[in-house]
Amino acid sequence: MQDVKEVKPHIVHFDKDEQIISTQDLSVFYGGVTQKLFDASLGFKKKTITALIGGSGSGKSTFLRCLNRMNDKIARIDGKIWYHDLDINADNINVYELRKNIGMVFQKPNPFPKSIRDNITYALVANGEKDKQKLDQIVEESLRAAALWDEVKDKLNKSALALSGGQQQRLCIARALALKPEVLLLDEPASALDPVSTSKLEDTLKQLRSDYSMIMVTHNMQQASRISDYTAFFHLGHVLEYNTTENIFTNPQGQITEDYIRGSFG
Ligand SMILES: Nc1ncnc2c1ncn2[C@@H]1O[C@H](COP(=O)(O)OP(=O)(O)OP(=O)(O)O)[C@@H](O)[C@H]1O
Repeated sequence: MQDVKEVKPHIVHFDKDEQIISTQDLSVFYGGVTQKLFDASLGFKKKTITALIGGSGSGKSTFLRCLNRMNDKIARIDGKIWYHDLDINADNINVYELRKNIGMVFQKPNPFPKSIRDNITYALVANGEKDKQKLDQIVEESLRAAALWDEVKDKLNKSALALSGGQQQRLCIARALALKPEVLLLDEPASALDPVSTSKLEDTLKQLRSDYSMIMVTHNMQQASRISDYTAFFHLGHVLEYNTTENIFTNPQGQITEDYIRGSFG
């Protein structure tokens, strides 16, 4: 296979005001020295779903976690990340506030061992919100947006742990939405789910696209092609190709991308 350093990346670019997040020469060094992400410069378009694909260990999660400063304590980050005009790694950034705007949903559903309602209100209450009517409204709005309301509206005080895996994952999305984020980062959100739950989750994400910008790591290429608008292909810590999902899957520009899409490695 071609040496990755010799490959000329094919990267789509957007106008500045079309983007919600962008990275500029983003590199990540674990333990301060071992480089696992190399000069990634990508812009993410507002109100779209972008899929990050690539083989195991190619740097997708490493990249994603930088976007709301989840790598702060474990890696050295070089380069810039802009959220609108904000340099998110600047000294004066309040990481808690940043994560309200850029929420994250993980691979394994991780609801709190509390009621469904409390899962949604927990951060708001911790932040000082006491108005019960307002909290009730946010619970309903968030659960509706995550397409879970009809399934749980009669058992809001029951434990979230009694929900199915797929429902728990949609609850985690609702919990993130309650903080009114602009961006949702999703790290393989369906990998622990059965096909029916996966399909419901995908429908939910498609519905959210009109209001939120989503960046999603996925191993599942069918999933990327079903729901994402843009796709970035990672290989050995390098972003080799970034384009509309249709282009990546039907007309990949690079040989390594094509081999990956065709399933020759991964
Ligand atoms: N906390 C860490 N400390 C040291 N190395 C790490 C850490 N997290 C990830 N890595 C390494 O960085 C590289 C990229 O890992 P990353 O998890 O970003 O890849 P990925 O593309 O998301 O893989 P997968 O699809 O298997 O989750 C791998 O070699 C991995 O072992």
